[in-house]
Amino acid sequence: MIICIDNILNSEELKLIHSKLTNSEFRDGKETAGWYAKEVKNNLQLPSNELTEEMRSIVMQALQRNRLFQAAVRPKIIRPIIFSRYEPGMYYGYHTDNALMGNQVLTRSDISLTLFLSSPSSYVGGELMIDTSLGEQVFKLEAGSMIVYPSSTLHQVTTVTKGTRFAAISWVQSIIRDPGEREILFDLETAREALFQKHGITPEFDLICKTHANLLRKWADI
Ligand SMILES: O=C(O)CCC(=O)C(=O)O
Ligand SMILES: [Fe+2]
Repeated sequence: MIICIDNILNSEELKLIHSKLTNSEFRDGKETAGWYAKEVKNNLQLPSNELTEEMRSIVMQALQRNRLFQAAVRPKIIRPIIFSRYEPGMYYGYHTDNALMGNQVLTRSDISLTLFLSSPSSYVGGELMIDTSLGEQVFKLEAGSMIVYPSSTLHQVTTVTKGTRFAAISWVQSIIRDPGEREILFDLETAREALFQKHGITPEFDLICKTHANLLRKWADI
């Protein structure tokens, strides 16, 4: 399931992050790439420091409050957010994300996310291209919007040829490991909310709530 979620950040948060990003010193992104991803990774990233932590906490709060993200992803662990920058000539060629991340505590990457931080009209290229069963799909979202997609896919960031592309990226271990089960729960959640909006609490609504809760109980990996 690939989902684009608009307005993860509001305009004040976006402005604040932007001003911090433009005052930050970036480093070579190869430092955090797996041994073979290094071969195709050509971008810049922020090291961990106080300023990065402030931006991380703004993004984490935004993820916590977003109901669509919570319902679609069901996060158990969210890896520390990475802020990246692509200048003209930079790209991240086709790769797959590491399945297991972290040192002491291992996180399984089920879902990858990219929160776009630059207006799409401010740079040329820099699309996120995902190899799906329907072919290559290309995404370049508004600043403040985010895409979540399976970490199991091959994907790339195409070369930026003009302007600067800022983004925040991370990986999530979901409470629901199986993508098919996650989608069933997401559909049920969507359906019960729509049913509630239309008719309020009814016996049918109660049955969907019961099924939703029982499937969650059955499949949750906590
Ligand atoms: O910046 C993006 O949209 C994705 C970056 C990416 O694929 C990665 O860092 O693994
Ligand atoms: Fe990636």
